Amino acid sequence: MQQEAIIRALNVQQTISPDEEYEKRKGFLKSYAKHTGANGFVLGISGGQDSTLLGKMAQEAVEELRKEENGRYQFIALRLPFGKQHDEDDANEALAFIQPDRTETIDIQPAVDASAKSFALAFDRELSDFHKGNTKARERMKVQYDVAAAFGLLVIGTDHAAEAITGFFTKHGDGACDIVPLYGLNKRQGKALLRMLDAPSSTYMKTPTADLEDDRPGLSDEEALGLTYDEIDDFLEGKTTSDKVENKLIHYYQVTEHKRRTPVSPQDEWWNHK
Ligand SMILES: Nc1ncnc2c1ncn2[C@@H]1O[C@H](COP(=O)(O)OP(=O)(O)OC[C@H]2O[C@@H]([n+]3cccc(C(=O)O)c3)[C@H](O)[C@@H]2O)[C@@H](O)[C@H]1O
Ligand SMILES: Nc1ncnc2c1ncn2[C@@H]1O[C@H](COP(=O)(O)OP(=O)(O)OP(=O)(O)O)[C@@H](O)[C@H]1O
Ligand SMILES: [Mg+2]
Repeated sequence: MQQEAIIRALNVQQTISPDEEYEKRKGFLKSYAKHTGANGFVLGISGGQDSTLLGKMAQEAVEELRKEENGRYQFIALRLPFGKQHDEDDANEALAFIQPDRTETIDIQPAVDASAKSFALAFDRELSDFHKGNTKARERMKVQYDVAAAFGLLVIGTDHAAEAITGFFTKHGDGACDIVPLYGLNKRQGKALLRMLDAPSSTYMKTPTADLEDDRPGLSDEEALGLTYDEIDDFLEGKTTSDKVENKLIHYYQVTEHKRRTPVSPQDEWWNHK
């Protein structure tokens, strides 16, 4: 029962046609840009699966808009390493596949270090490595909003069902954006879209990582969550999983509800019915 309710709430389809799904979502990007009058999109490209897929979709969307409408649309890809990124080659491979109109790099380390230093000075203790990881995600969000404001763009975000279900994103960090074109897809459906696009296999075979902690570089999402994406995807497709997996996912879903909602107001009741 709870599984069905979660699948419905996250809008997951049991099966998809990769071709149609991709075109539908790209069409949404185009319609929304036209509706808002925005000049296009900005997105951080990490070298991981999700930003490779969304970056490609955004680039194709603006190319089509330029042909159909006028020349003002553009996609700006941002490389946002924290100092030197250990898997920079993957990011370069993603960019070679996407071929963005424009790519710029901003090192987020000075800003993140300055924030951590100010915190330590004020509270006489260090920000934990885990919390500094969330500061990295929020710094990336800030940079994308600076670029969006300067060029009249929309910030696109990579959140999808396999992350939304566990709340595996930083609140107001990578979770903050204007539109979420991949919403409702699970991880293997995202993979299927990249395969359909003939993306280099390394872009979708790469181990998913948030890569936010200094002490555990490249920590895999699956290790951090104690769940595999296959388990998460099976659950989201309505398949039977072990009791342990099901209970864990339902627990994650419930305790992260606040991350999928707008800030809680006195008028909100959803939190009081659990
Ligand atoms: N019940 C509640 N109602 C309203 N607000 C509540 C709350 N409980 C906590 N909060 C607030 O939420 C904050 C905690 O949320 P948050 O700051 O997000 O922090 P949190 O959920 O603890 O950590 C974020 C997780 O997402 C992972 N992540 C982040 C970014 C990218 C990726 C990736 O896959 O690429 C993964 C990261 O590795 C970590 O495991 C609290 O500090 C508090 O301010
Ligand atoms: N080093 C980085 N440079 C630029 N953008 C980044 C970087 N790290 C994270 N991001 C942004 O944060 C988003 C969330 O990261 P997340 O790890 O969920 O996605 P991903 O790296 O694209 O794919 P995967 O989940 O398979 O690793 C990315 O899609 C990207 O837009
Ligand atoms: Mg990643």
